[in-house]
Amino acid sequence: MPDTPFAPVILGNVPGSFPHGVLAERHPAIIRQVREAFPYGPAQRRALDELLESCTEGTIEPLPADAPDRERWLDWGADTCTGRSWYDVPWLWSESYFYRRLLAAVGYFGPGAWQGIDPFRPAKRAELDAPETDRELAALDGLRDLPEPERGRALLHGSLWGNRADLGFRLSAEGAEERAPAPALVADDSERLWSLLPPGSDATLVLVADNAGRELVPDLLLIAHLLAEGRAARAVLHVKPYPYYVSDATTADVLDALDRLRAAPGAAAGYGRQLWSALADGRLAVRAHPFSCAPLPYERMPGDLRAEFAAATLTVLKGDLNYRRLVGDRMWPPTTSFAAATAYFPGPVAALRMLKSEVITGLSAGIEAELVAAEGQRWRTDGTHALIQVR
Ligand SMILES: O=P(O)(O)OC[C@@]1(O)O[C@H](CO)[C@@H](O)[C@@H]1O
Repeated sequence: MPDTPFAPVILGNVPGSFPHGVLAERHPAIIRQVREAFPYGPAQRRALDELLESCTEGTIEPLPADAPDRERWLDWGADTCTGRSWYDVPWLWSESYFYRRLLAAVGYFGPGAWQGIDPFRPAKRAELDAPETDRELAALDGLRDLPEPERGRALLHGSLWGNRADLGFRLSAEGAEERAPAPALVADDSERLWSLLPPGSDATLVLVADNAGRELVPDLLLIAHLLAEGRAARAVLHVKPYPYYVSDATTADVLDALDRLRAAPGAAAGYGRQLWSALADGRLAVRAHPFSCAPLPYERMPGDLRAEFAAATLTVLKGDLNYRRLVGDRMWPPTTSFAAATAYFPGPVAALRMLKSEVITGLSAGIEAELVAAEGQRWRTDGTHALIQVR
């Protein structure tokens, strides 16, 4: 068998499938949530109603002629998708375009008074301010006296399992977190990850973030740890240029997370101070590249991003959506080689992800059999399993 067998691109047009459910149920629920988030005026509400009708029963319409990113979306395939049902084009494309249109409906791209107002901010803030976040930050005090490798491992796992903090997913997967996973970690290349970032190295770490709040906070803690322990000399944090997939992190969310850390008692505040000075002296940089919201796999990344990933000692991609984009949003046989599926990536790459969609590569036949025996195919999407894969 070749390393990368043929695998079909995932569409949302199979009733009863996970992607179909996202388009038919999750997207309408997100529109309802956004309607409640702010006292939007009649024009915005009308635009939201029109989007609801379009994305459930209509076809994909082009961006207006004066949209500043119209050319970019044409490059990303808008002309081939226009006029087709949202269900019949690649699922990744439909989902991405949905968020672009949702933001336009509420006036996010302006001009006007609502320009730049994140419709998901109330939900993100509520999560960041929740007592669970206090408990997670307080747990940092218990790590203080551990030897560095153990502290590092704990923070890596905090960042990995922090990927639970996906507010869009929670709209359609209530109770997923409570189910007992077997085995919880379906692939674990963490030793290879640590070997790429030895103490005293001159490494450049790129971390491509996923969700804000209770995922971004542990991502920042991991970065602070790697910088403080000399496992990385510099780090670049990639966030989204605009709100996306409900809870994806933007620069504003980084600042909120930083404030939360700095205002916390105990060890958390120390991490906050370290991150603040790393940002101030340039050891930590934040980037919001347009391609971070592209409806395409990373294989199609533009040259400047490719050069940045090529220059990094390690690029860590967080979360389910980044995983889909990394290996390609296809129905791979689960034992497809992760190394082969990511061979195009220009440097060492790690995926830290909870399983929340059907895309998966790099499983051993034994683990796949164990998962299927215990759960049928539910393990792929129910958000109870995680993986650390490195190439
Ligand atoms: O990237 P994340 O936050 O881990 O997950 C994103 C997600 O919730 O959204 C998609 C469905 O809308 C799925 O890929 C996945 O379940």
